[in-house]
Amino acid sequence: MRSADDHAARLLSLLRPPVPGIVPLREALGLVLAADVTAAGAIPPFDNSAMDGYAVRSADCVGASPDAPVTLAVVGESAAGHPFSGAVGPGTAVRIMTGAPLPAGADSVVAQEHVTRSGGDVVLAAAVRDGAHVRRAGEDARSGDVVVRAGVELRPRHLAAAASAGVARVEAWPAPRVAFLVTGDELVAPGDPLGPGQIHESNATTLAASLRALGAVLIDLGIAGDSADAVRRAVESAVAAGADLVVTTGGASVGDHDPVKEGLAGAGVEFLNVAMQPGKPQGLGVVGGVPVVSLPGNPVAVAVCVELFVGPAVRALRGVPEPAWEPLPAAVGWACPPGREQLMPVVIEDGALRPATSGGSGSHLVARLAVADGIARVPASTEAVAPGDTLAFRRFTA
Ligand SMILES: Nc1nc2c(c(=O)[nH]1)N[C@H]1C(S)=C(S)[C@@H](COP(=O)(O)OP(=O)(O)OC[C@H]3O[C@@H](n4cnc5c(N)ncnc54)[C@H](O)[C@@H]3O)O[C@H]1N2
Ligand code: MOO
Repeated sequence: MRSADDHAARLLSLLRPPVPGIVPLREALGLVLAADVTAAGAIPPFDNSAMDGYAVRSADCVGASPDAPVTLAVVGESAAGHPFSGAVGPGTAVRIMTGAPLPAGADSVVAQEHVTRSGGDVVLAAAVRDGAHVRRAGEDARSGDVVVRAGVELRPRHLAAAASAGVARVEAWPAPRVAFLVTGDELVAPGDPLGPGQIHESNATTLAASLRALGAVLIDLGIAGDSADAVRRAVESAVAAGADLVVTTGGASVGDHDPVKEGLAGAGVEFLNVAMQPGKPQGLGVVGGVPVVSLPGNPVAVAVCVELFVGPAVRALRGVPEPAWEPLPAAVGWACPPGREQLMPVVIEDGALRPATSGGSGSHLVARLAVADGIARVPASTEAVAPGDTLAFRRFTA
């Protein structure tokens, strides 16, 4: 049997290397930056006022006090977007608003609540520090400075920094387009009544939500039923739609109705056992140039395979590094399947790991996934976990 790590590496090797594109800022949220964003100009672009008040020459105000106030003639106004075209000469001031350019000749701003107006004059009863309330050109960034580094996953604050740097478009890795298909005649949409032998479909919900959380663009191929033809047609439609990756669930093992295996085995997908529990029967290959990963139908297996295979593939396509697994002790002991790596949904309690399900890592115990914090990996060679054993743990990434 192939190890899970080997299987993951093979999937990564099948991905077509993504090509970065130029993206308008408003469409770049969540994408990973492929090239540094550099400031097209200084931020702020000019010296400007941090207060509503008066632009003055601090030298005019030396020694101003309540007993010896200084009176300056107000010679004009500078408002945001409407600079004063003249200069502040000795004995004068300019009315100024927050964000307005500091007029030539002035070096400081005094806030309006610290002065009194008297006709066309302004009266100061205190000295003004040279440079008071002035926001300097380039104090945030100078022209050419890197304001957002390549590799950053763009959040609103990064986009704000790029916009203020005068940058309208960024170079980013595109969001991968991932198609997903679930299979099985027994599946009924969540909320619909169940007939004999039917169950509520959950894998499409897992995949749609996981792919969205991972930053992919979704191509929903729906439910194929147990028809090999329908599976093949659905995958071909994903190829035609420009998918970067196709994920299927169910119908991948050795039963009499395994439509994914029947439909895709002759089309470029290899079906094999991976030494993991859950998630043993799997398919992996390329159809029409597009990598296809076929997961088993059991819902916990799908959630685990999202963490081990689908997540790493989407992250690789997006330019996102793979989060590390951390060593943590087991709080209790539990049994393990012989010869297969165990991927156990676990909760963290006081820094130690405890199975989220009381029935082991049964691949159908999907409801208990809701209480799990992440997955613990137990090596294939481990026969049973003992309390205190160190395991690799990672919180869910999707
Ligand atoms: N004789 C053997 N039988 C099985 C083996 C084996 O080695 N020999 N392996 C078992 C293992 S392990 C797994 S895992 C399953 C995988 O089988 P399939 O990939 O063919 O999956 P299905 O049979 O289609 O479904 C399995 C299970 O999951 C339910 N399911 C499927 N799709 C959904 C969905 N979208 N939402 C919710 N639940 C779903 C389905 O009803 C089945 O209960 O094979 C074992 N058998
Ligand atoms: O490998 Mo299967 O997912 O254990 O049930």
